[in-house]
Amino acid sequence: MQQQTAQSSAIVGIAERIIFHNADNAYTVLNVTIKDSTLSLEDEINVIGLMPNITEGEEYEFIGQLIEHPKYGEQFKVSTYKKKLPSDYDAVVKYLSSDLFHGVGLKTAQKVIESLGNDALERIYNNEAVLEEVNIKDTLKTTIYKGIVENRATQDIMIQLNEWGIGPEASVKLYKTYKEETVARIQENPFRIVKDVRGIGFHTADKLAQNMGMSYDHPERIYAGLIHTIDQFCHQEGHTYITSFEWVMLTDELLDLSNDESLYKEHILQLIERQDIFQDEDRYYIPQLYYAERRASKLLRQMVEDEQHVESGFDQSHIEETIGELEDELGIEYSSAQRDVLSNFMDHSIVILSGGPGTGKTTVINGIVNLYLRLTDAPIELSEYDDEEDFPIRLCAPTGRAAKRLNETTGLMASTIHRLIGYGIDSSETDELDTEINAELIIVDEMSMVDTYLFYQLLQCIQPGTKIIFVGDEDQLPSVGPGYVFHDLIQSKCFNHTRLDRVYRQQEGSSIVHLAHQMKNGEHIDIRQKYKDRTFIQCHQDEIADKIDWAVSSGISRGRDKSEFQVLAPIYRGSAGINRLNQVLQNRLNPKDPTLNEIKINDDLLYRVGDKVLQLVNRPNDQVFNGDMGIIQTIDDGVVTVDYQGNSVEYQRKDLIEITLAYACSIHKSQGSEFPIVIMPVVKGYYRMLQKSILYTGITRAKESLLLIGEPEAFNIGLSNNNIVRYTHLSEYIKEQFKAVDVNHREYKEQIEVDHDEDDLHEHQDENIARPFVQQVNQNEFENIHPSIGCEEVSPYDFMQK
Ligand SMILES: Nc1ncnc2c1ncn2[C@@H]1O[C@H](COP(=O)(O)OP(=O)(O)OP(=O)(O)O)[C@@H](O)[C@H]1O
Repeated sequence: MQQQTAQSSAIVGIAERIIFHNADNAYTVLNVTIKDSTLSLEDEINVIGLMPNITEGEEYEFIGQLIEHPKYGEQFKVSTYKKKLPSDYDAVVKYLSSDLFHGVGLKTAQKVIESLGNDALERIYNNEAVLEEVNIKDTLKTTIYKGIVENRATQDIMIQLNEWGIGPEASVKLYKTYKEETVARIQENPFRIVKDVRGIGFHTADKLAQNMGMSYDHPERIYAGLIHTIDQFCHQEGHTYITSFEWVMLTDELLDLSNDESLYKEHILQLIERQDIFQDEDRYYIPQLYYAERRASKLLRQMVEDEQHVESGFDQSHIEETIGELEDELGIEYSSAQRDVLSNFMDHSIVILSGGPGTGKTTVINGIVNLYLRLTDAPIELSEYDDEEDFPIRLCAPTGRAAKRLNETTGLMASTIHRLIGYGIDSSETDELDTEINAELIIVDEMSMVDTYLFYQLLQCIQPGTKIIFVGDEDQLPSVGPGYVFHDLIQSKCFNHTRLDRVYRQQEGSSIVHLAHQMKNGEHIDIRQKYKDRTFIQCHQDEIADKIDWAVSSGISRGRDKSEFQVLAPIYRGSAGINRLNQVLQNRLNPKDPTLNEIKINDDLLYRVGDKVLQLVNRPNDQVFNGDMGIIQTIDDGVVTVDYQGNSVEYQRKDLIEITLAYACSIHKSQGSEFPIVIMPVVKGYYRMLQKSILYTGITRAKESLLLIGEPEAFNIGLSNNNIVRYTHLSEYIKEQFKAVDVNHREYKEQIEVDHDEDDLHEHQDENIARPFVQQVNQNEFENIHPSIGCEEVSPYDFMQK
């Protein structure tokens, strides 16, 4: 029997019955009759663990530990295992007549053992020719020999990977990818697994390489380190390229080599030669990002060149007259900047509209749609079109929630960009798409969330002559994926851009919108000031979870619905992190109930029917996208069904990594969404995530009420941290392209329309003096507030009474 480590034990036994086997991750529960063991055990035991290739009836040696499961009692948890070739009559017959040997039945198996003896399998494995002694068909002889050899090979591969320090989960992935060539392929270059096998990263490959005895400065290790560094830099930090200085420095930190710059530079040159990396001056790109930036800028130029062909042909006075009719009908008077967008968009193929919350972006989108339909004499009502596709305008946004919100605020059909561009289940963000968007005008909202990949894919699908309007808030967080697209489009100054500065929602009494604009403008803010729609409760980081629990429960006891709350935080870990807050909120908002089915994921996470969950990746075929929120409808036999506003989506157990609890979610994931009540903890423990754009994005998600909890100093630290550093070159590439365009676009450099019309400003300021938009609450009313649990008299929810 194999030698064991101090903690491990061994069992030799027959795999009697596979009780459970998950084909995706190889998790198996196996009933074993024990033949020999280093432990004193009964005759049989259940063996559990990752076992990809168990055959009932075969004999195995299992190495692992005895554990006590709270429900199932004594079990043996496997760390490695090895098949023993059976060597007694019954076992050999059972083995040969198993599914492993197609076409071999009981009779053939018996013939084999009767001719070759109990050690038949070992003899066949060592010498195929011994099968000549058996009177069976040649095809069966081949099946038997191949079966024995392949089975042994699989087992040898798993043993080898285990010896190289690869855990069972990664071993299964590797085996599934390379099959019988696993060992040979890894020996050639252990770092290839990073590229070939999804879910295996540089660090696993590096460990493998070290255990195989590969030298620290082996070229393959350096290539892999360089690729890993640039990949992380772009896909984790959001840049589209890296400079040589940073690339060398970060790779050296990773590989822990001699800091020998020339060594890295040599390898970088090779990577460029192999076209694994593209270089443009001191910018180093992964090819897909290079193409995306360069080609996107070319496509933009083509659209502008096409502009001559799409000249509106409408008389300006007719446009102005129609805007006037619209104003009368809608009972609105557009500001001069809003009016400028409406008057001019017909003359441009690309228009940018930016502005903070409540500045009238949606109002202008509505105006554009109405005006376009009127000017082109197209029916206004969707019902008047034979097919929805015939509607000449498409509204879209980067997430499902943002699209839904756009649909709600405009009353018009809106979809995700993914859907519009025909991004399917097999698509990847770097695919070239050939969808043709059949539209005359496309309006993209929440542009700040669009990354370089998606932007390029969208542009690929736009047909000549189509106008596009990009709408967004440039002060929000940049996209999660690489790039700073909206910012770069504006920076390039090559497009007609209007920035709306006048805040209309202030007049509706929102101190949240006021706070957002104070932040935008860099004004002094005393965040502890209390207003009827927002307040700040001071507490220490370790009290955050309890305070939020208390705040939500007192809100509910005052008549607010649990669906109205959204907790937003910037990080997952720690006492004030999203994971901890979700546990507390799940207990509060959807507590354990024997009538509700549950599914346990790990010691810290379970899902229950009724839980609010968040989708973490795009799942286009089910029309569910990263950032969508839904409610668990059913949990049956490991299958979880989530309702996304009427769209039911099923998740098998293995797919549950795609969702997470959503009572608390990250500020990044909340982009494009709004919630009636936002509770946002702000503590110094959030460290580098205390950034102005993160705080700004968080607070602007609150529609009615905002409760900030934590340390006021942390908020101030965030305000002063206003450095969004994204290495991107899109704006420069656009400028290069536009230098060649012989149209008068460069005048946009001077033509940024900012609604700083002097009259407007004074009028607006006067309004504020006469009727302060924020109703300041008498501070004395709050002096008694002590934000502790169980405080019955006063509650932070005084500030959110309807
Ligand atoms: N010219 C205007 N005159 C009067 N009210 C206006 C005008 N423009 C916008 N508003 C009003 O201001 C409020 C905010 O406008 P809107 O929703 O269009 O802004 P927004 O920029 O889309 O806001 P957010 O980004 O927060 O969704 C709305 O109630 C809208 O009716």
